[in-house]
Amino acid sequence: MTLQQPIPAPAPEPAAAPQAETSTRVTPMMEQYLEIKAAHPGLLLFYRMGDFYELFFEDAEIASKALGIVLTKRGKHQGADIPMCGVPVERAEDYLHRLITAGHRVAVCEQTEDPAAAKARGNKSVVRRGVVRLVTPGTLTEDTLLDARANNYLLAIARARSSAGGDRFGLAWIDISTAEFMVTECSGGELAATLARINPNEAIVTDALYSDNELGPTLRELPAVTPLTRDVFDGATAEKRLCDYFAVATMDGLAQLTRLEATAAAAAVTYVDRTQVGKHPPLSPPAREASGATMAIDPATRANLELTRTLAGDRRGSLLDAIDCTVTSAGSRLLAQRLAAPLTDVAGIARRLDAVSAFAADSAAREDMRSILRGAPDMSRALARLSVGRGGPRDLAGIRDGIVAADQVLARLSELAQPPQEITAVMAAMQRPSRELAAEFAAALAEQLPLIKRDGGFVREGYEPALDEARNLRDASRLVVASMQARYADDTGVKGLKIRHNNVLGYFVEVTAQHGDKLMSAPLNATFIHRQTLAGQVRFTTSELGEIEAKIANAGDRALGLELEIFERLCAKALDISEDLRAAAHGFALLDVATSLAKLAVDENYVRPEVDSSLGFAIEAGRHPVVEQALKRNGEPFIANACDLSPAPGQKSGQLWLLTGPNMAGKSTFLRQNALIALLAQIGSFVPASRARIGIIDRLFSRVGAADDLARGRSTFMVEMVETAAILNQAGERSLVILDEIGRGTATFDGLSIAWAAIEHLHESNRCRTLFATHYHELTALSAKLPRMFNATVRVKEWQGNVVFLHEVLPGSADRSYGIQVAKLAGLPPAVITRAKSVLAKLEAQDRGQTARALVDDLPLFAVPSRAAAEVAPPSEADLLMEAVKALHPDEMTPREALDALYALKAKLPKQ
Ligand SMILES: Nc1ncnc2c1ncn2[C@@H]1O[C@H](COP(=O)(O)OP(=O)(O)OP(=O)(O)O)[C@@H](O)[C@H]1O
Repeated sequence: MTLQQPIPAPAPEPAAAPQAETSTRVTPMMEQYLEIKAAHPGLLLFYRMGDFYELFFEDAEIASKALGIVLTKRGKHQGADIPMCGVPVERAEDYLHRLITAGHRVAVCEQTEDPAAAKARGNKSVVRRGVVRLVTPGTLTEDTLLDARANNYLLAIARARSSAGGDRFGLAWIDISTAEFMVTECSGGELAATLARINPNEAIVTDALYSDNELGPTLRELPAVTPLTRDVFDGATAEKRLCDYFAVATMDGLAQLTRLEATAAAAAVTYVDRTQVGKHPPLSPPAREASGATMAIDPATRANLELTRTLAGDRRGSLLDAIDCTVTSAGSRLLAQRLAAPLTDVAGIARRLDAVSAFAADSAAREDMRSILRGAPDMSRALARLSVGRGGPRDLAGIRDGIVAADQVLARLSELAQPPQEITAVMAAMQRPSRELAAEFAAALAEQLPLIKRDGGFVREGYEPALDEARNLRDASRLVVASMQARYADDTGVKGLKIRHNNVLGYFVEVTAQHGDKLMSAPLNATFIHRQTLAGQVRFTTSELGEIEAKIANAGDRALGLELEIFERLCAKALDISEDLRAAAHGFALLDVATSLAKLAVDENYVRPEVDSSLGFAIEAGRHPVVEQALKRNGEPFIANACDLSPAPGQKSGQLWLLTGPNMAGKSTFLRQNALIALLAQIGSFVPASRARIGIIDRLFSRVGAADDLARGRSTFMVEMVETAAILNQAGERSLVILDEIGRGTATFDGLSIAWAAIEHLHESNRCRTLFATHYHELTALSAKLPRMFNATVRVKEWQGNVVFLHEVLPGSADRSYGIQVAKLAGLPPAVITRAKSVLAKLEAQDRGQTARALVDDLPLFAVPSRAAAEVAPPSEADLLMEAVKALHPDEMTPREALDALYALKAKLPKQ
């Protein structure tokens, strides 16, 4: 990382560090340090001292522990030792990365004047310093600090309290490394799912929200949450702050935002401004994401279905890993974004599928496109680095190569006979960036480019005559030095005489110790001035060497200055057309996703799903995308299975399938594969099936697998019940629900009863498409009474006392679980198996199934209360008033809001 350096290479300050201090007096430097530190609470301060960033006091203790570096002492403050540690500037990037990953935020403080200038102000003056940047997890731009395959979002969360109950939230999220800027609004109930979808690396909230009891647990799920003062979230100044950021008089032309969205958006840009200290990274205008435009998937479901990470936390083994064949980082990021937010809009899904179809059908176009994309650089991140002054010559080359790739893409796409809409849009985007710019960059940049601009050497010879002249002068002078060495060797008769260079002495003449005296005595001492005697060598300078050195330095400085000017010029040109470049970059990502999904479809034999607005759900020969690939690697086949949850003829709502079957038969796999197929269809991907017809699913719920949430003080069973409660309370007719063995975490009869009641509720009240796997075979009896419930089972064969898994899902119900056979396979001692068999025989004699059948007949089934009926007696006026007063938060209200609330309360009083 090239941290912003107002002075190219600050020299170490002469009056070093907070010096030994015997009294309680504070040194000027410590005074400066403490002042800067106090202005940045909650951040570790990287305080620049020459070639190091130094940390003091508690910062030093935290950093030394987090980085595993030595903690030392430097001087005293108020009589006590000052703990100190330091990291070399050269390696700061690495250390920053580790601190950010460990959840810290860092303020980078640089010397903002030359130490010589400080000295000129007086011997005791301290070099001026200032914080040039705050490094926080959500505001990174450096390649090395970022994961190339994932977006890095900063999210601002604004809350509006409502006395009518039900808070609303405004969300704004920004990836400054790609300039994306999105906003949306959601209810309290939708917040967790929305946060899980956005998956921010850092969230900012008000202090009040940060310490809110209700929201605390949800916020703590996020990797980093930064509390900020209320003014950052001030709704009254939001519009003005946004206008200032985008340099417009009104936001109307850029985006139509609700007040709450604008509040969050303004908080986000204010924070970006603060962290970049004066730099103004360009952002796209905030794009509004309509609520309901994407499938809602709560965090538990995302985790359980292992969409982007497995339950163990690895990318490998997740759905994303199984379907990601992209060849660029931007493509990989877009695919992850799509997977996080499947669409609910039939036309939008069809447009994406059309693009995938085009490349699935044309393998030559697909492969050509992928090979062009492979060479295309990550333009949006290069652009972002250039915009905040952290770009290097290779970022300019990235822009140049991007435009060249855009031409190649265009040429190849125009060969397509009938490009679908998404591809014609990409072609239009590819035409936007200026070709002259690419030509100019090509002429300006050298073949081999250094990583950073600081030392020059990146401008091509012949591009700027003045630069060539300065470089020639510098190089010619270097030749003169070489010829001088030969001449001095002759003049002195010392054959081994060398002219060398180092940073302390500059150019010097060096001879071995045995010749030292000769050069120090007359007549040679008139020319050679002694500078240094080392163990084996003696070093001299000459006035001639001093002159030539000054010439070299001058020419070198001039060449470097010219190069840096050229860099700034080219950088400004790129930023002038940043919108066009970003559009083309997005085009690359779109193409990468479309071609990679096409490749996946062809390689893995996926089909195009039929997605419509019905409540249908019919999958023929469906497979699990991840398990199938895993089995394939071992040369084993995956057994495909059908699933049909579509409303039966004469029915309006979808079906509930109750799946029974032995352990290890494949029930969980079947449940998950159907959810994943629906999800893939709605991101616009082909699916692992021979045919799939899916009516849009607006919410996906799952309760599969069991895990303790000890951090939140919840047992396995409690987690299971919390997740089940969320489903029963929220699932609607358009939802897809998959439930795996609910009730198994408690005593048999409690579990069976809960599962029983949950099925009735899902069938009668939620009326959603549901897959329900269970070992309670008694539940199959319910199908006699529930018209939209269907029993299915996974087939096994018993052979010589052992069980053989066939993994085939068929209509019907399992008669037993074969648990003991599976336990035998797992290696339980034979004595235990024999004993278990005899206990089972006894228990079976009591026949729980009989009881269940009786229950179905005896219990009035439709005791399932409808939602309306379940509500208790209407609350009294006094209750309503009390509730309304409870919901008020005077500290978070403007005077105007407080007055409105007072009127609203008065209006609730009974009329006399
Ligand atoms: N359709 C299939 N084709 C081939 N192998 C399968 C199939 N379904 C499942 N399997 C294999 O069987 C294993 C067990 O599957 P799964 O975990 O779905 O069983 P289960 O019925 O849910 O078991 P339990 O009731 O013990 O939780 C899987 O890991 C997978 O390797």
